[in-house]
Amino acid sequence: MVVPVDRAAPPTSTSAADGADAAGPRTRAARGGLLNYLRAQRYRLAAGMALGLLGSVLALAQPLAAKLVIDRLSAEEPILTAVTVLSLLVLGGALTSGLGHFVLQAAAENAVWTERRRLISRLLRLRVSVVEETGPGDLIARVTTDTTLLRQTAHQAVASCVTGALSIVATLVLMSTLDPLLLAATVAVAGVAAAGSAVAAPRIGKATLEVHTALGGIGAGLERALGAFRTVKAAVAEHREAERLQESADHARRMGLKAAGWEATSATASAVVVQIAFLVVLGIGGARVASGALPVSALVAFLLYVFALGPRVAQLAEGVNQVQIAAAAVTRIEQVRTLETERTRALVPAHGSPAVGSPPIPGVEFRSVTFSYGQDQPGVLHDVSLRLPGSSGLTAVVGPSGAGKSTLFCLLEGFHDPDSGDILVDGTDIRALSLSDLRGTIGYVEQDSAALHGTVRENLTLGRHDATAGQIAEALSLARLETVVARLPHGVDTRVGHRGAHLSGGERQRLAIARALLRQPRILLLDEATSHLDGVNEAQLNATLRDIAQRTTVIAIAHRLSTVRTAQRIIVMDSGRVVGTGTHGSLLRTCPLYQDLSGGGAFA
Ligand SMILES: Nc1ncnc2c1ncn2[C@@H]1O[C@H](COP(=O)(O)OP(=O)(O)OP(=O)(O)O)[C@@H](O)[C@H]1O
Repeated sequence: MVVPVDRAAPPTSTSAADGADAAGPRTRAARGGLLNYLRAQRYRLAAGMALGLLGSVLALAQPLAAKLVIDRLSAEEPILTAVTVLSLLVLGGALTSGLGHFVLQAAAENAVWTERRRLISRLLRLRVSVVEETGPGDLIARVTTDTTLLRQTAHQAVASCVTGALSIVATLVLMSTLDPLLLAATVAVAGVAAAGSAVAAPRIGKATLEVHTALGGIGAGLERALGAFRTVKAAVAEHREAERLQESADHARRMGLKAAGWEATSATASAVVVQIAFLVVLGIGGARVASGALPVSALVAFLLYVFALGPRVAQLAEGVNQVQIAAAAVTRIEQVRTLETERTRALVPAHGSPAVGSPPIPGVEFRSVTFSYGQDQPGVLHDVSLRLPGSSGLTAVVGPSGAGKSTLFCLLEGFHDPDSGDILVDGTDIRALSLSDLRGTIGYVEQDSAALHGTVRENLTLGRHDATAGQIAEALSLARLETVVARLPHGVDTRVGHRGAHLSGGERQRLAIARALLRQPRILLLDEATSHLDGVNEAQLNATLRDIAQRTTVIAIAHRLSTVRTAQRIIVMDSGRVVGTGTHGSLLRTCPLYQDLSGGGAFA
């Protein structure tokens, strides 16, 4: 399921009747966000707009130069100078407008570049639970599609609004010098266009936001289907998945058509208004010329201004529409800012932590830890206390499915915070450590750990970019992977496919173990890390892990009796509680659940 990022105010379906709501606080906030987004590029934007305005001024002077040419022709005077001025105005206007356009594009490109970098870095700092709940596909769409929309619209929106409005004012001023009566008639007609635009603009913004919310849904749906591609195919569920996605595509289309409809209405209204203004001016102006109140050249110049006004009115209307579209993109981008990121610093001072006071012991300790995955979720760990000394052999954690074993590791990694209780690593409360320091001491091999798209080497050095060839070879050897890699066509530089699809399940597990070992962690967490291995490889790897456990805290969640029975220490968990601790032999005598697990065939 794709959870909308903005859960406080999820986008809802729209209707023409509720379009006016779009101008509410949310849109106003988005417009504020749009201005913030553009603020860093204000100098480039100002330069681009100044050039655009200069281009408009030069274009506006053209009818006056045309009037001069006509007046000179009527008076049978030489027209060379007037024609030269007119030509220079045409050329200069085109060049400055073109340059202004480029500078605005550059401003937009820079603004979106900064925004994308910021978003990328924020997304990778999000809390694990947030990404798991939101769905990566929708988040990806915000960095790609929404920033592209912003790039395409923002600069144009601001430039069109500012240059459109200023050139309309300048045109009206110039018109007023020719004939105030004709100007009054033109302004009255133009007022109708402004009213039409005010009705259309918020509806365009709302429909655009819906389009992009639907596109985000498509991204999330595709990520879901392609991320489990084999499962989808094996279940013959391509059609169902496609239908789910097509529903989002249908919604995007409906909303896109709605936005296009309002845009077309707004543009058509502007064009019709200009035509009407032209006819009104022609009628009134013609009468005034006939009565001798207005020279013909002034009427021609005025009509040229009416024509010049048309594109400027259209530019302003387009600018207002683009502001709505850009604001929709900003809304979706801004929602990412509301998502919770991981802490970057320690939560408590090293000496202020409630857990400090006891002598530091190497290893891991849980003190009365209670945890649930959310306020409305059932408790997963209940008052769990454990002490796992380091360098004293392997610790195995066993228990039925759902007992909370993997959750212990998630808390140790700092993916989630306990509701109460303390977790200590080498005697230090983990809240007194930054997450990068905490995770720097831990090697974590997830259950079903996936390989990343890329080469074997890239996978191995994910957390250890400076690893030497010797260290890589050693990690491969410890993980019993060297012969596998030797057989690959390009050795460690062989690509492993999406999520390591070119490797077997056991090879992927060994790759994950080698990656963890390469970092030489103080603590090694293995979540059913050898479950896919054959007996021979597993026995060899277990021997290696037992050896590593003499100098490192190794905690393994295991379902295999072969792993469990040789562990120095076994923790038995049931329904979020520790129900037994000891060795295989002692637990067989004292722990009924362990007896069941080992006797009932729960251990493979
Ligand atoms: N991200 C999550 N959000 C909500 N509940 C979760 C989440 N992860 C796990 N749970 C729930 O927490 C409980 C403990 O899960 P956990 O993965 O820790 O069990 P486990 O003992 O490792 O099980 P298994 O042996 O099947 O891997 C389960 O009931 C599970 O449904």
